[in-house]
Amino acid sequence: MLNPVFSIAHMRSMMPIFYDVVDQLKSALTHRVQSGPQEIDLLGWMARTALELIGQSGFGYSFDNMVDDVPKHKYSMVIKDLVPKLGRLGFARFYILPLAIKLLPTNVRTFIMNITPWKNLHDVRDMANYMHELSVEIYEEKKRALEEGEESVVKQIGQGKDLLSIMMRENMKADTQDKLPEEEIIAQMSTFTFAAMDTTSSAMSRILHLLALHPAVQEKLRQEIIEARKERQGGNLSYDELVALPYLDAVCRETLRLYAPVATMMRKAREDTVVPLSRPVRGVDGKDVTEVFIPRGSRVWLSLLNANRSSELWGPDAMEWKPERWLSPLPESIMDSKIPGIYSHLMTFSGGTRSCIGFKFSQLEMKVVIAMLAENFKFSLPPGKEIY
Ligand code: HEM
Repeated sequence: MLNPVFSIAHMRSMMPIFYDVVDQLKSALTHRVQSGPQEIDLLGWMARTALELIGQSGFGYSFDNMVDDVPKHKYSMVIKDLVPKLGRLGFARFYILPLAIKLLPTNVRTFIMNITPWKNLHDVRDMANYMHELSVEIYEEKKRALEEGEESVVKQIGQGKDLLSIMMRENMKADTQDKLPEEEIIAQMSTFTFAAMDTTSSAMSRILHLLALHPAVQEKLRQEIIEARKERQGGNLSYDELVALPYLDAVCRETLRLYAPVATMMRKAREDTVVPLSRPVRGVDGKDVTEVFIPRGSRVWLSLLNANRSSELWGPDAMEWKPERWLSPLPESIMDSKIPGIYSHLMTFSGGTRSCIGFKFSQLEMKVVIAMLAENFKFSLPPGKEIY
């Protein structure tokens, strides 16, 4: 039921929301550089933009006025701190918490969590509770508008074109056996925000960093966008015009290849499995190993980053950031490879049934934001500071 939400038709219909948010970003940055070049924390602005974009186009909700120096909404702070706080739970988040969720009823789990004297655990609990409460509030507000009729829905932010409105309308029409329970839709809202925000904002920040390091690429990109806008007499590019810009596409693709925002992923083997190796490795006994036995229940860490950076597949320049590589045919080694990723022979958005369902959304977001920034601003690194 979620997949149609990310169809190209939906992406096209979301363009006005995307452009509204990006205009707000443009005003905020223009205001800050009106008296000359300034050192600006673009990582922070990219995080705010990504949250606002998923807020408005995902739920018809605004988290940030994109004016203040620091975002005021509690959600902005909570979502920023969630990953570091989860990190502090260490291995408990992979082993103890999933086990507790599987084995214990909610009330017992909550009781044990509340009496456990562990501040990090309590912080994560409070954050998760807050995110859930806000999702319920947004959901109830949308439900009320939908019950009142379309007139009420179009008066909301997003004018009823946001993903939540689309999902809720579809859910109302669906047969009983196909309907998603309310609590599942509400739970999906936090998943979406979490999955959409840090990933896309770190990809956009990385692009800006790379453009600052490679001024010639920055200028070439700027010219492509200026030309395209001229042909449009200065008007906003449509979805199809924007995604057809080859250099913008190459810059985004190459960044998502070399700097995949999700570097590793974990999977649990559901049955005993033998995984063949692409080439033999020498074991400690000196013998060649050609396959690895993975017993049922083992947790396996997969490196998406290394798959994207393999010099055997991408050639000897695999570790270099070269947008141009996407403007000519890719090496046969990668074309013939069986990389199972859903996007461009890359593992960036994973593969298979649990791959990223927001990858088209994120590409569009990156293109709308980077096109506006490259057209209107010049980026360089602050003098005397090294940024990695
Ligand atoms: C550059 C940006 C993004 C990257 C690199 C990325 C990457 C990924 C990866 C690797 C997964 C698989 C994770 C796993 O199975 O452990 C995933 C899942 C997911 N992504 Fe993305 N993502 C991005 C943007 C987005 C956006 C913008 C949305 C929503 C609008 C989104 C929604 C999701 C959801 C809902 C899942 C879970 C799918 C499932 O488990 O069935 N992602 N993403």
